[in-house]
Formats: sequence, structure tokens, C-alpha cells
Amino acid sequence: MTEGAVRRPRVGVMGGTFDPIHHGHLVAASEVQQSFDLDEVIFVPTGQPWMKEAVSSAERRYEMTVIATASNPRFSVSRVDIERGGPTFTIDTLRDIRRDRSDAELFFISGADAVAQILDWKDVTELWELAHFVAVSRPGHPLSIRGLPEQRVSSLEVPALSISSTDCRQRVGRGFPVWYLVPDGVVQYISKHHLYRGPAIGDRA
Ligand SMILES: Nc1ncnc2c1ncn2[C@@H]1O[C@H](COP(=O)(O)OP(=O)(O)OP(=O)(O)O)[C@@H](O)[C@H]1O
Ligand SMILES: O=C(O)c1ccc[n+]([C@@H]2O[C@H](COP(=O)([O-])O)[C@@H](O)[C@H]2O)c1
Repeated sequence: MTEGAVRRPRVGVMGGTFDPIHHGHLVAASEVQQSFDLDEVIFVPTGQPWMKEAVSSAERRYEMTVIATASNPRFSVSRVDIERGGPTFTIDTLRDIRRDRSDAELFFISGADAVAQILDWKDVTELWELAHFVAVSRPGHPLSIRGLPEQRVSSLEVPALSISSTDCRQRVGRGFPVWYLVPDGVVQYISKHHLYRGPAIGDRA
């Protein structure tokens, strides 16, 4: 940076269904924050994901995300996707965050599985203009950014945590513990609100 130049805030955006949020999400966000020198990471629970179905309501998922991120001063949670209503598209998430943070450089954080589908996302060409994309490794999913614009997409190897929300829901449904897979407060929240105990034992309908 040249002398006197003002550094723009660098803001990570981690979108997800977070049903429930788990340590795979948190480690990914923390690693990207460190490696890309981000000032903060905003977690954005989807309102209504359009490529998958959420088991829990948006409010439950939002509350779990708040609980899971509360101890990290660089992490926060946004309600933009919940308040907009309708199916959630990242193009809208980034437009809304940019409206609130017009001075910031945005970095959208995605796991290898999500990135593999990114060319099917709504208004993909405009997405590259709104944020830099960071694709993180995830066990069981090859990490490839081939075919995506080089200047706008980076990849990052993060410590491998073979955890998924699906597996967490199924474990709860079968009476197995989720201690240490999700933050302690989220374990307690799941138990208090009897989440994932329905007839579908945590699977999506
Ligand atoms: N263990 C993990 N390691 C790295 N990235 C992850 C991991 N789990 C999820 N992600 C990424 O976090 C984002 C949000 O994921 P999401 O909330 O859908 O969790 P999930 O575990 O994939 O859920 P589900 O099992 O319900 O499909 C996605 O970009 C996903 O690729
Ligand atoms: O914009 C899209 O078309 C689009 C399609 C699928 C997923 N996404 C976003 O990718 C993030 C992870 O989604 P998911 O469904 O894996 O939890 C979340 O922020 C979604 O809104 C976005």
C-alpha cells in the first residue's frame, strides 16, 4: 500500500443453511479470516435455500449461528437473507451487504461442494463483480476452481473436518451425541428446542 493510501475494510461473507452450524463452518471462516487478513466475517443464514431444503426454521438457524459465533469478536451474523424472504440467492446477499458496507472489499467464503455448483448460481457473471470468492477444502469433495475467473476466485486448504449438518441432524435423530462437532451452546440449543428429533430423524423431507 502506498503511503497515505486508505486501506478498505476487508469483509468476509459466509453464507449457509447452518442447520445446524458446526465446527467445519467455523474453522473455514477462521482460516479465511487469517489468510486473507479480513477485518471481520459476517455469517449469513439463508432464508429459504433454493438448492436444498432446510429442516429447521430460519429463526432457529439464525439463533444457533448467533450462539456459535458470539465468542469471536471478528464474527457477526446478518439477517439480510431471512428478512428479504423468498428463495435465497447469493447475488441478493452480496448486493444487500454491499449496500450496508459500500466502503468494504467483500470475500465470499464457500466450501468445495458449493463451489462445484457455482456456475449454476443465479446471475453468476455479476457475482464476480461484487466479491472475491474463496473456495475452501472440504473432506469428500475435490477442491477445484478450474473454469472460474482466476482474478476473482482463490482456493484455500483448511484443516480437514469431516463434519456436515446432515450428519449432525442424523446423529441427534438417532440419539448419538454432537458434542465437539458443534459448539457447546448449539448442543444445548438443539436439546432445549428438541430439534432434529422428528420422524425423519434429521433427514430432509
Ligand atoms: N466441514 C466443512 N469444511 C469446509 N466447508 C464446509 C464444511 N461444512 C460446510 N462447509 C461449507 O459451508 C457452507 C455452508 O454449508 P451448509 O450450511 O450447507 O452446511 P452442510 O454441512 O453442507 O449442510 P448439509 O449437510 O445440510 O448439506 C458451504 O459453502 C459449505 O461448502
Ligand atoms: O445464488 C445461488 O443461486 C445459490 C445457489 C446455491 C447456494 N447458494 C449459496 O451458497 C451458500 C451455501 O449454500 P448451502 O445451500 O450449501 O447451505 C448459501 O449462502 C447459499 O445462499 C447460492
